[in-house]
Amino acid sequence: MSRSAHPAGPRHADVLPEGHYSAPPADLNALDPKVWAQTVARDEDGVVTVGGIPVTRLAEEYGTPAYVLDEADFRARARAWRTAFGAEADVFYAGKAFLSRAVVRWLDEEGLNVDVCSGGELATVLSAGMPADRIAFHGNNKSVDEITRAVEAGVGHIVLDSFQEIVRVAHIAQSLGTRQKVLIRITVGVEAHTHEFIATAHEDQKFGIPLAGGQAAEAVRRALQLDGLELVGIHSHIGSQIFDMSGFEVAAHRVVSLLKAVRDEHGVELPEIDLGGGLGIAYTSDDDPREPHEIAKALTEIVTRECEAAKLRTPRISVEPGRAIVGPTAFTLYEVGTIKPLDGLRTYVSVDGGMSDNIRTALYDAEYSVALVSRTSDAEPMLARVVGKHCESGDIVVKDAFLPADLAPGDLIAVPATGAYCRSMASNYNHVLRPPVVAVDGGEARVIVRRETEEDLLRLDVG
Ligand SMILES: Cc1ncc(COP(=O)(O)O)c(C=O)c1O
Ligand SMILES: N[C@@H](CCCC[NH3+])C(=O)O
Repeated sequence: MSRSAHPAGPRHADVLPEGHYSAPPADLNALDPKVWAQTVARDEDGVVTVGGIPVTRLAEEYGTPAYVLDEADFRARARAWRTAFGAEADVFYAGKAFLSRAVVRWLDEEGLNVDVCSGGELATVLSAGMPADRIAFHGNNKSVDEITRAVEAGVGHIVLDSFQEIVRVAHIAQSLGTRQKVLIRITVGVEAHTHEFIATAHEDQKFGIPLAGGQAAEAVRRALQLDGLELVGIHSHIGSQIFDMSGFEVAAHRVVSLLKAVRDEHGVELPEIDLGGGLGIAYTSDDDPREPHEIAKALTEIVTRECEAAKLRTPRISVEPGRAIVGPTAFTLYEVGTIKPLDGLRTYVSVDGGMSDNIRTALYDAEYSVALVSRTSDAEPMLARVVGKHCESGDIVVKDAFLPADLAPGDLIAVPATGAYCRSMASNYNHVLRPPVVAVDGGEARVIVRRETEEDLLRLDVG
C-alpha cells in the first residue's frame, strides 16, 4: 500500500483523512491492465468494452449491478496455471472463489481439477459434469452426509482436517465397501503476511492439524492403520492474497520434513503434496502479483530441493489457486445513484449495490480501484468513497478513490478484480437481490448466474 498526501484542489478534501489514499492517477480515464480483465478497453466514444461489448449495452440488457466476467481471460489464466505446472503436477481451482456450472465446464476443458468445501459446491461441480476423481473435498467440519455423498460420488481426494474426521471418513468409506484416497491437512506454523481472517497456517485457528507437538505425525499414524483410508499425502494452505513466496518456502520445508519422518517411522513414502492456494492479485496499481510460471518454478524448485536433501522421491505437487484465476477476470458494473459532497472530507458516491455484492471491503478492509466506464471525462479528480445502498454505515465498496468531479447520477462506474469472493460471498442483506454474472466472449454475452428475483426471496419465506 503506497499512501501519500495529495495537494488539495477545489473538490478535494480540505482536511485530508490520514494515510488512506495515494495521489490521483495522472489520467483518470486510463485502465491499468494489471487490475482490469484482459479484453477490457475503451472504444472510440470512450465507453469501456469487454469481450468487444460496450458496458452501456450490458447495463441496458442485464441491468446493474452486475458482475461481468471475461471468459477468454478466465480460460487464459486457467491455462497459464495448467501449463506452468505441467503434467507432473495438478492444479485444483478453488471453487469457493467463484463457482458456477459454466466455469466448471471451462475448467474441465482447460484440464484443471476443482476443490470444493461443502455439499453445495460438490453438487455444483458434479452437476456440471466434472469427473469426480478430479475433485478434492475440503472443510474443517464436513457433515456425515457430505462425506457420504463425496465418497459415493468417488471424489479423488478428501482432505482430512481433524482427528474425528480421520475416523469418520474411514468408517464411511469402509461401510460403502471402498477405500478413500485422503490427504491430511496440517498447519505448519507459518504467519502469512495477509489479513488475520484469511491467514490459515498459524497454529491458533480452526483449520488443519498442527505439525507442532507431533499431532500431525499422530494423525498420519492413525490414518495409515485404517482400512477405509488410502493416505496419499499431506496438505498445507497458508492463507490468501499472499505476494511473498517465503511463506510457501517455509511451508514446503516443513511438509517435506513430515514426509521424511513418515518414511523413517513407517517405511512409507507418501506420493503427493498439496501446497494450497493463496497467491495474491492486483486490486490496485500498487499491487505486484507473481505470474503462474514464476510461482510454479519457485514451488517446484523448493519441493525438489527439500526432497533431495531428505533423500525422498519428489512427490506429485498440487496447488489450489482460486483468486489468482478468477479474481482479475471480472468487474462489478454499478449505476451511480446519489452523489453527496461532504465539505472538507470527501464525496460519497452511492451505487445500486454495496456490501451485499462485495463484503470484502467491510470484512477485510480490502482495497479496490474504480473507474467511470460509460464515458470519459476531462474533469479534475475528486476524492470519492463508493458506498452501497444498505442500511449500514460500513457499507463501503471502495474506501478511497479518485473519480472525475463531473460524475453524475446515471453514470456507470465499475470496480475491477471482483471475480473472486464477491458473488460467492454475496448476501441478501436488506433483501437486496444478488446480481447476475454475465460472461462475455468474442462479442457475445450470456448470463451464467441469473439475477435473483423477489420471487426467489419470497419462495424461501414459507411462514
Ligand atoms: C484449502 C484452500 N485451498 C485454496 C484456497 C484458495 O485460496 P485463493 O483463492 O487465495 O487462491 C483456500 C482459500 O483460502 C483454501 O482454504
Ligand atoms: N474469502 C476470502 C479468502 C478466504 C479464502 C478461503 N480460505 C477473501 O475474500 O479474500
